[in-house]
Amino acid sequence: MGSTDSQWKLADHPKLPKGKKIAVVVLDGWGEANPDQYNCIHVAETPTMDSLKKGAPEKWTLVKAHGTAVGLPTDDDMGNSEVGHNALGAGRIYAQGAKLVDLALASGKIYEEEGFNYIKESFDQGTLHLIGLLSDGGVHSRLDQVQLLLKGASEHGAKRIRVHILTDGRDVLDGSSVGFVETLENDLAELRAKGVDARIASGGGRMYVTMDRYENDWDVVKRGWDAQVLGEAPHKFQNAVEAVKKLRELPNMNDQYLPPFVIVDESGNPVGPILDGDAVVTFNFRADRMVMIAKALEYEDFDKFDRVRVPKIRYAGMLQYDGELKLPSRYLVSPPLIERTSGEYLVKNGVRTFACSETVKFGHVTFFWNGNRSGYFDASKEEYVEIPSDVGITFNVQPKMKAVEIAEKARDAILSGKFDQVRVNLPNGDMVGHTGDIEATVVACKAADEAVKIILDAVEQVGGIYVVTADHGNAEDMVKRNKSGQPTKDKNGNIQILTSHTLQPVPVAIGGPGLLPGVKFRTDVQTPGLANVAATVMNLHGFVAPSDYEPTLIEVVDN
Ligand SMILES: O=C(O)[C@H](O)COP(=O)(O)O
Ligand SMILES: [Mn+2]
Ligand SMILES: [Mn+2]
Repeated sequence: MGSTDSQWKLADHPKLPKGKKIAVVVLDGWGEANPDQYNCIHVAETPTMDSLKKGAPEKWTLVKAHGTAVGLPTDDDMGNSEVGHNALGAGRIYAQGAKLVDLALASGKIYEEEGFNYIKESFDQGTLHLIGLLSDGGVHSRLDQVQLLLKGASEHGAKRIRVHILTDGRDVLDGSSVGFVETLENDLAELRAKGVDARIASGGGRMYVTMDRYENDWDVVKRGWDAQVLGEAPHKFQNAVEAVKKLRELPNMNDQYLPPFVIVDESGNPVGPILDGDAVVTFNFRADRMVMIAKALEYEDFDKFDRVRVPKIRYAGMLQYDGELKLPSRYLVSPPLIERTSGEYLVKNGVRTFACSETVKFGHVTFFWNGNRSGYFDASKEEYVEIPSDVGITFNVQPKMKAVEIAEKARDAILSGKFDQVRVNLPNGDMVGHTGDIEATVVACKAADEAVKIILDAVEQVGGIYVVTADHGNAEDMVKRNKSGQPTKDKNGNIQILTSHTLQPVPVAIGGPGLLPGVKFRTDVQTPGLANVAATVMNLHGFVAPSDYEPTLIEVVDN
């Protein structure tokens, strides 16, 4: 380390040695909940995770993974991958996008900032287009924020507004899209009564239209582009509520996968294609599923699909989605400034790091882990491997996903001796849990457990240490419940399947032959959460975490 790097130097841990090989395993969507038939982790055969839980009690604990513990506005907010991995990697709790947007809207500051003033220049002559996820899930966006933005934009001069909706059913119940569209239509009607020409212009399901991530499938973004920008889609309706209701009647259809549609006038012309001189705001605050559309909207050189027509627009994101790429260059609210992450510290203190997942979660163990930063801190000490995800399927069809492949890459990295930290995300519980398919989710949990075993076996071979945790709950509870914990039923008497994440805590397990016998979880950490994991991992690498990090979960008791 050169002298310029002295600010990065971590103090030696007084008791824990350096040089141990450490596997950090994040089970995506793996919470702890009461065992019943809707707890897929409980139903699945998970001998490896069971053995960690039933092993030494001082080496298995639960931490908070939702709400204020991960920087979300309230403790009613379920956890999610972005905030979960941010907390795991950064070791501190940052006010996250959801909260920052709330504050900017409540204070009115959003309308004074550069981003809004930029798009405002289009209000006189052009249309304001709002594109994003329409639900109150609070993971990528929130309906009440969109409502405030619509009101605020019209009060600040927008005379013509078009909303391009993406239906959810993933962070919220399937079928709830109809109600959200009705609510939006009421708001737009109120705006029209005040003389603002405001309408829904297009739509589609979030998993099929626009919201792909990590460049898994550009066709998803293209379908959105065609509808939103070109005004072209296979389905045309004069009314968005009718569109969503009718498209939901297609075989095996749900909110997540609605095909793209455009709203047309009496003559069949689209009511809101994006044209030269218009302003566009993508109103999701979360980054991963907005980066691709942001590139399509912003980049002059773009070869991912044929955009056909590239309108000259003023574009802003709700937030900046990638700080490294400065994408988009204009945004309404500044994202949390997450710096001095554990990943950066460890690399700068010589910890050679390997990270791996499959495409759909690759950015989670790299970009989110590193404080929403892409790329390496030091390419000579790091290797990030992405295993291509299956494309064009829902993951209940392939619930094992690439778990074995990820685990084998991790195993090889551990056995190679080239790395000190080997970090993976195993997506199964989460990605399959989001499909709402309980049987498939059980298979998914078993697959993830088998992958953990492969990794722990490698740790055993090299005398290393493991830290197994999760980013938030999902697979451990697949039904909506009433206040007393009983599954709720819809009006037809069917159990309401929960496709979303949960508010449940997640496990943290430590162990392996390299762990000093005296290491155990402390019992004095007040409401431990995911952010406490970073200091823990730093300790296990033989370092003391910086003083502003959330406290470590472990102590070393002399025997
Ligand atoms: O984007 C998604 O798939 C869901 O909205 C949230 O899931 P994640 O936070 O686990 O990615
Ligand atoms: Mn996740
Ligand atoms: Mn998820």
